[in-house]
Amino acid sequence: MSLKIQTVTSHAKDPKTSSHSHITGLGLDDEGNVKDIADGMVGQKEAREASSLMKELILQKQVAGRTILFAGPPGTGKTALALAISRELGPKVPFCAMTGSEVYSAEVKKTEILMSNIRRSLGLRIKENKEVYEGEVTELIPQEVEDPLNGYGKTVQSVIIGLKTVRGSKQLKLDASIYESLQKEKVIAGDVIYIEANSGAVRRVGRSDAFATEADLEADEYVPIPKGDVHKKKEVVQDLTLHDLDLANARPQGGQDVMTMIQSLGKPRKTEITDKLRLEIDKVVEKYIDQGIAEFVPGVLFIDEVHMLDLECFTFMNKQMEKSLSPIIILATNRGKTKVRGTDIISDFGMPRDLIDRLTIITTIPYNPQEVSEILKIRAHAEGIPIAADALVRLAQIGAETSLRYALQLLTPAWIQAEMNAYDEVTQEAIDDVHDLFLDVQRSSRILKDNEEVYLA
Ligand SMILES: Nc1ncnc2c1ncn2[C@@H]1O[C@H](COP(=O)(O)OP(=O)(O)OP(=O)(O)O)[C@@H](O)[C@H]1O
Repeated sequence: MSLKIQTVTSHAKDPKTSSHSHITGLGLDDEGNVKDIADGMVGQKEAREASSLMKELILQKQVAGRTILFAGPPGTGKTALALAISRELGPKVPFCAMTGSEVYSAEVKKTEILMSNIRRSLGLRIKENKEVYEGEVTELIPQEVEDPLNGYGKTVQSVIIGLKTVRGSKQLKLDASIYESLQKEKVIAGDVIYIEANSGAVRRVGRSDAFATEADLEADEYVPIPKGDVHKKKEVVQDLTLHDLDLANARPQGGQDVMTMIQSLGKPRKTEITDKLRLEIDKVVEKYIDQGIAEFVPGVLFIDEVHMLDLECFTFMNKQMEKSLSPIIILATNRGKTKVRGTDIISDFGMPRDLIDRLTIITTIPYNPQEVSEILKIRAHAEGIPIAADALVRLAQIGAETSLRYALQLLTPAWIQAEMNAYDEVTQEAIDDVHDLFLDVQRSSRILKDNEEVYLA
């Protein structure tokens, strides 16, 4: 089997970052020590130190197949730490985030959802020496002919393209399909492009810097005119995940005719990826790795609320961890002793004992009022909410009495309240107002308990 990799586009999942957008790393100094406050991270120093060590091991590829568990009370930064590790690893290391409850779907098997997320976390860097035509486009002329099937219309039969490098220039006559690719990439004269000779794939590199003096307000990337010949061998590096490869090779391979397009409209967007296909892809990938064409980049699969998984999922995960192509798995839970879902067994973190035995556990602890205040300040800044000093003190106090998450959630309503009262920053009164309007967990449970008789059981 030969893999289809030219046309692969990345399907990396966007981690849900909005409430963590202030976190840009673990907050380490140059020697790798944890700073008090840095990269949006506050306190929780031991867990950050442990995470920093894990990050190093991941970068040195010494923990493939290892599983880490962040355990701690709600709102103590477990998700934040996992995202900070991902930021430290950089965009080239795949990071896939999911929550335990995501596996329950009426359409797709639980293990299938886990499997596709595992494969989203397995990266592959493919280096290929490709034969390319590269240069600044000097001319682009489609050659049209009368279309025999359409009395009035014309179709593009081929395209003449002129490419120029520092060393020379060449005129090429290319197939009509390449004209489509050129149009898709919005290539015009003056752009620097390369065309892969085998696949005909076109990549626009940027605008030639010979045009950089144009009074052009558009943000465009200016690149130098390529050196060397127009026709040459070039090393092309592509970062993909195994899931990208699965998708690209599972898609129906039909043509562009109307029937295939209509059929594909009726099909579910999730094309079926069979175990057989994955096995075949793994075989080819392992061959590529042995031959040095590809480099395996184990990424991170983060499963939040892992106690939501059931015994079937845990058994599946246990099996996956032993495979040679396996990601680093980071789990997070805020549960203590509880039932393992799907059984009557009570166990730590709601996870089976044999899985707990394999884990490296990092615990997170609740924040002190000072730390709560710092986190609130950073969040207010990230959300662009101006807040008065005394209002911050009051909100931090509420956060310490209730929970950090509750205090964070009061920020936006308090800002709306302040704005409605024509203030240009969040005031202490606005904080008190919204604190009265919205209940925290303790107050809500108390009300439920006191009014038990009026609620339905
Ligand atoms: N040490 C920290 N520094 C900066 N921000 C933090 C820190 N810890 C938590 N936060 C922020 O506080 C909020 C709650 O934290 P987070 O969601 O990470 O908690 P959690 O432990 O995953 O909670 P849960 O168990 O309820 O899922 C997030 O917006 C997070 O970015």
